[in-house]
Amino acid sequence: MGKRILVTYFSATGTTRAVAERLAKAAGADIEEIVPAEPYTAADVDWRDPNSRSSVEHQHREMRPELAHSIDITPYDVVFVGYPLWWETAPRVVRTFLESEDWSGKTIVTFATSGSSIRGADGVQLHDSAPAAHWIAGRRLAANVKESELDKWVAGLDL
Ligand SMILES: Cc1cc2nc3c(=O)[nH]c(=O)nc-3n(C[C@H](O)[C@H](O)[C@H](O)COP(=O)(O)O)c2cc1C
Repeated sequence: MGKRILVTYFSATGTTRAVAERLAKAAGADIEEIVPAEPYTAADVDWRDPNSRSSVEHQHREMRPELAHSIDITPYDVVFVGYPLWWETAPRVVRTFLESEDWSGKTIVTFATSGSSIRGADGVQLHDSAPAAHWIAGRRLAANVKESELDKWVAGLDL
């Protein structure tokens, strides 16, 4: 029997959302958005402003922005977790999600979009937020990645 796959993603400005939608099609997966209780405004994601919300969250590793709703991962074997790279790591709200769930018996594969960075896309930095999961190293995906390339990637993961 095939694995039951869920694609989850956080996206502040839509790039990761568009990639996640293509990935879900390629993987034959369901899709769920990681939605922060308080949405990120343009001012919140101003990385040039050291006092912006994203900058402050980055400076404080322990911050865990609340979720608008939980995501039920129990029916799934494999969960893709997608996010934009913020300073070469995942936004803190992704950790809120990871730390809210029971990952025993589940496989996590990350994917990330970015301006150009690759570091942080493999998900290694996040392992401590879901130590019970079986982690497969993820990758950066270009904003315009084609479904055929995603097909190949998913097939190569040997899930
Ligand atoms: C706060 C912040 C920090 C970022 N840091 C990086 C970075 O370190 N490297 C990079 O290549 N892009 C960086 N970016 C660009 C985003 O990763 C990129 O625009 C991403 O595709 C946005 O995804 P989204 O539209 O799903 O939110 C940053 C963007 C923001 C808002």
